[in-house]
Amino acid sequence: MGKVLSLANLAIARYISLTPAVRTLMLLQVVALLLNLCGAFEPPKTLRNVPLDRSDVGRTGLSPEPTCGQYLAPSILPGAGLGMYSGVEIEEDDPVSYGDICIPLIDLKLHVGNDDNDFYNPFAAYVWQASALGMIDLNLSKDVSAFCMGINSIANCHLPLKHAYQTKPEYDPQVLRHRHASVGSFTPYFNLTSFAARPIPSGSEIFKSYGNYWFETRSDTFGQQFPLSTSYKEASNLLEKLFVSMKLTSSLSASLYDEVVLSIKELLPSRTMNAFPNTVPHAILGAHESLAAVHQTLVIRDLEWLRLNGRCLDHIRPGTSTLENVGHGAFATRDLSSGTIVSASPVHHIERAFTQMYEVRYDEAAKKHVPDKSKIVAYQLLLNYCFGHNESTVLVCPYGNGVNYINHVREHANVKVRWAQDFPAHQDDVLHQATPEDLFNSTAEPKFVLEYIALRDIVAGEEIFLDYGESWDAAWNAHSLSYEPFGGATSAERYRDAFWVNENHGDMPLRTRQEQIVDPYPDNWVLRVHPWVLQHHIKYGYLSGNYDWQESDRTPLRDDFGLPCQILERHENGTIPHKYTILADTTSVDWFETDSVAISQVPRSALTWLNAPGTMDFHLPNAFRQPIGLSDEMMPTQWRNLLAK
Ligand SMILES: C[S@@+](CC[C@H](N)C(=O)[O-])C[C@H]1O[C@@H](n2cnc3c(N)ncnc32)[C@H](O)[C@@H]1O
Repeated sequence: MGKVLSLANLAIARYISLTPAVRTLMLLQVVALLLNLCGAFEPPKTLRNVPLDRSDVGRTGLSPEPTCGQYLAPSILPGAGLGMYSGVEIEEDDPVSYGDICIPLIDLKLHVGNDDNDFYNPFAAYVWQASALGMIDLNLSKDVSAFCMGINSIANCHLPLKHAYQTKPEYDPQVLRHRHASVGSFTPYFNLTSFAARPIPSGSEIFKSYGNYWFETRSDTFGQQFPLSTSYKEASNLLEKLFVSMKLTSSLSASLYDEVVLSIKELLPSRTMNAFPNTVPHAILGAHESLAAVHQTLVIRDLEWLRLNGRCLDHIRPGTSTLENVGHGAFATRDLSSGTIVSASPVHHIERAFTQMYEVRYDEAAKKHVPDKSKIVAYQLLLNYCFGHNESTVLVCPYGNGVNYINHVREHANVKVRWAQDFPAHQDDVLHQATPEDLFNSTAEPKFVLEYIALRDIVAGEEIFLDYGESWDAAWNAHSLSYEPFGGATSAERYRDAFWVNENHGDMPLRTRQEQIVDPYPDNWVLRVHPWVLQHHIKYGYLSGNYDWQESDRTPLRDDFGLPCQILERHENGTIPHKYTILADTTSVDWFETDSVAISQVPRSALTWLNAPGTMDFHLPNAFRQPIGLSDEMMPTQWRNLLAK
């Protein structure tokens, strides 16, 4: 409130020295400012949980064939690289894009970071918090980020204009454990669909919201005066007060507008000032409609320009692959003649070592996990989605729409990849000059773009296949011939996906600790009690409510996965589902004096199964890992840094 009062004093001092006309405006803006600063702003929108209508999958808000409904082209925002554009009008709440495929990046700080945890993570600006997307993996450090390739990696953020919101990716239960060599080699998370948060005109760049934090933590790039969401709200409220209440719509000259804006400049945070529109017509539109409407007019490109300068992104869509046991694949949305650019994707260039995962031990003295960097025990799943070459440490990882769904069949390949041609975002000179050291030492943005070219005519609905190359084929054949289920067939047979059980048998009565001695649950399950149960037990001495992990599904809340627990007693007093007495493990709760506590009358809905740390398929140490082959012709000579070794 002190801030408000000092602003008000300043306002009064200035007010006395001004002309009557400007004084009136000043008074209004100060009132508006006070209203603004005293009022509570809406909290940022959290992910909306809209049930996914399967009939929408494969249909974006995009155009009917044969017109392209979505483009990759240079962003309208200066310095923002490439962006995603809509080629058609999209109505509010219609799907904006085909569903993204998501890959968990696990414990990067541990495996790639050093003691100070300052390491360059090329994905940092592209990933989402995995648990917020329901990608729950109880790993060592809860450090899991979701790399969702497609709109979630390509679309830029423009705070006043949020076009799309996403739900959560679909989840494929893990059932291949004892059946197939491809277990753990592809992601279970797919079809993360985005929907229109507002109507999107054709030609518009599509923006997602990364949240204010993303900008606040990048002040080196954006400066301290970059407007945040609240700045736009403040500016918008002031404009409304000035223009709507005063009915100044057509009478205000550009010079008086400038004068008004200048006169209030000292009184408002500079972020708010920078959120004001530059012209009177935009100020009027902002006042009468919204600042989003103003910015919408500024982010539209001509469709013909997009067609000539962009690359179509909706020629392919995801679906269940026609190949068995390989998960999902990409399918043509329309007939594509031979030579068509089926899709284009920017790539992250990374060092192969970035995907290495090491043996980890717990250091009692340091009270943290530490990796032994001499012992590689696994590779990130990401490796399977990147392109690489046996003679190089460079990997290029595409993040375009749908391209990461493309599977391999040598003899039926209907697309090939090439470095983009006549596309300024692809820096061909850098490709042919930069050494691996140059690439890894620079923290610059993605520099290269891949194009996927139709090798023959492709008909709508056909699955798209790429030839991943000879090395990939050899690696897969060797892996599948020698594959044995991890831990032996019996152990693999006993594996059951905990998320699948929650989803399909969420109400099943739970066996007590005693009963489990003769009839145990699968080794990979851990039982968790809802985080609020302990707090309510302590605070009130009884429990109330259901403690649903989440309203619409049973995945846990964001990153609080509750407490491990055991069932001591099942109360079979006629109510179904039963209630339980549990023993909650409180060793991780600093403020709680004992290591465990018995809690009774716990409802079934407060208890959920999670997969034990490190037991999801993509953690399997014998899961297949091999990058897609970058052909000899595409491999820049100076990248072949393993040739002599
Ligand atoms: C770029 S991803 C392709 C999309 C993947 N099918 C999915 O559902 O996420 C590459 C991975 O797909 C699987 N894959 C693709 N083609 C395959 C094939 N012909 N045989 C076996 N696995 C294949 C392998 O796990 C490979 O590492």
